[in-house]
Amino acid sequence: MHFPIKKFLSYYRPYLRLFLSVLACAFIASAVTLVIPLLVRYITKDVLEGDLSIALGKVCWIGGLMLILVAIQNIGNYVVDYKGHEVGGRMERDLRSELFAHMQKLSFSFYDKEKTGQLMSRITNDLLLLSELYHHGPEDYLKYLVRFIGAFVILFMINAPLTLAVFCFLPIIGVFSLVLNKWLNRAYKRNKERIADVNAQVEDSLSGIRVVQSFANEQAEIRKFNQENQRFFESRKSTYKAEAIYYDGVETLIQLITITVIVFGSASIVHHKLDLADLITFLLYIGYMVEPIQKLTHMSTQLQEGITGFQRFMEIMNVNPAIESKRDAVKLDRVNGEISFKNVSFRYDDDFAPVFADLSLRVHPGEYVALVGPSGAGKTTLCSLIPRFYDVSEGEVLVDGWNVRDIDLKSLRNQIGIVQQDVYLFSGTVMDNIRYGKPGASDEEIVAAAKRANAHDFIMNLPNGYHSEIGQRGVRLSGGQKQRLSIARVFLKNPPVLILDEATSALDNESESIIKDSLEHLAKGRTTIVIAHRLSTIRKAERIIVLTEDGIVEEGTHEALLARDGVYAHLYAKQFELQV
Ligand SMILES: Nc1ncnc2c1ncn2[C@@H]1O[C@H](COP(=O)(O)OP(=O)(O)OP(=O)(O)O)[C@@H](O)[C@H]1O
Repeated sequence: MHFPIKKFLSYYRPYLRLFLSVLACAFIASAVTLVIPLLVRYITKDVLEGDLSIALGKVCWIGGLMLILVAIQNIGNYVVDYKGHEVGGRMERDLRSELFAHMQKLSFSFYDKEKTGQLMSRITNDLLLLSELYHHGPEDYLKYLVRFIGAFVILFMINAPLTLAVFCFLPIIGVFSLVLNKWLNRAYKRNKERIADVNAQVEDSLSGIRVVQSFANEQAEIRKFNQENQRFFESRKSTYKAEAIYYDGVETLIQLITITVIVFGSASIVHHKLDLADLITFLLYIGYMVEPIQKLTHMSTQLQEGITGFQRFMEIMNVNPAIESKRDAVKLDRVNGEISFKNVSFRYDDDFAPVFADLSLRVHPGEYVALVGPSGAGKTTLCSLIPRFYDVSEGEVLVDGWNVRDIDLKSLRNQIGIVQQDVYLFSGTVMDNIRYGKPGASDEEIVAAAKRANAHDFIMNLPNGYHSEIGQRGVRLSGGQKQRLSIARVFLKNPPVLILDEATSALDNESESIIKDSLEHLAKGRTTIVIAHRLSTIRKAERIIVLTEDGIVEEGTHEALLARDGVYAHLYAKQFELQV
């Protein structure tokens, strides 16, 4: 994949000054490091071999100078280690926020295709490596380049032939590192895949823990987990092998260079071409030349991981939300609640067959309409076109005469309240969850909404009343209680249009009657579309619309449809038989 370098660099912009200061510190610290062996050389060569009566004084001066240099070097390194990481961390935070904000805007059609676990890993793991790339990359390259060039020039000036002899070893270290890095790269990638498998296994097993325990399948789950865990360990084991060969191999090569310098250097001393001080200086500088080669090749692995992370980040950032407000979209205050479908056709994807074609329907403001039909006929789909969770393939959906495509998305969705069978509650308190319907609502408004939803009494019986934690996804509440909280949420939102999607079908008779009562209360004065399977619950609807795979086939009141003896009467008779 092409690497979007301009976009990549743009994240430095807010922190450019801090980043350049860190780079300057990295440069100064590396340059200072180069000076210290030169001072050692000066002591051994000029001071100790000169007039010894003044040597002690000079050594003290040089010792003092060394202390200052070491202080500068370490302060510089401290800034690089601390502030450098901070710059990387800030950029990582920015990217993470941007990605999360972008994901919030992506449409239902995107989430229909993606796996949540994988998206989570893009937002967490993938970006962790990016912060390293952002600050380690430039700082380390600068640091090692300064050291390498500095050491090479100094050594060359001291003794060119010996420097070139050392230089001959460098390509060997380079090639060795490159080959081993490829191996390591593959090993690291495999580790990631294996740990992702372990994660997937943990997620699957723990989110389904209630099913696992109800089938008493704990041992089978442990076995599956141990298999993945063992595969991860095997992969780690081969990484340890590659790392040991790599680090010890490079160490061996460095020792070979040191031995070469000692042997050739000593021979040069015998032939009066080098003195002892130069040999010591050489030995001190060897690491400066070799370390950059070793580090830079090894770093390339880390950088590669960061680059892959950025590419994966951009893959999501490049997905445009399928549904967005137009630039000149109208903002509606409060609609009357007239809803029209005009010759609407819809398919989820080009690969799928249309759910319905050329469908027209008009719901009057304040009308109570029930949508019935066989499973899979498209009742939920039809309702999801009103808040524009999906766009129609052909035709138009109108709210108060406005095409939903022309309405500002937030103002459109503010007009519509949805109560679903599968209630989603967030972890937090009862209060937080009801307030979700109207952020900023006062506590009194929340209590009033809960009362209207028949939820107040059960809430007051919870250990901390409205401040009780409900657990992840509301696990500490019963189905009926969750449903009532979701109704309270919609009471608080107070929208003019209501969609009730099989809101009572999973409840027992008592909960059902409480919730039916709350819903009837909620529906008053609002345009309401109820999707219902249990036909007994919608007998009182002003109009019943029967949707089958052939589109809308019948509509009318319960009595009129029974008298017609068509699809509705057939469905009704079937349910009645089942109940008897
Ligand atoms: N996100 C989706 N992506 C692709 N196809 C979908 C999606 N959601 C639903 N469908 C398909 O669209 C058709 C209509 O589904 P829909 O859920 O609207 O039916 P329904 O009448 O509400 O059914 P039920 O009464 O069983 O809930 C079905 O064939 C279903 O498989």
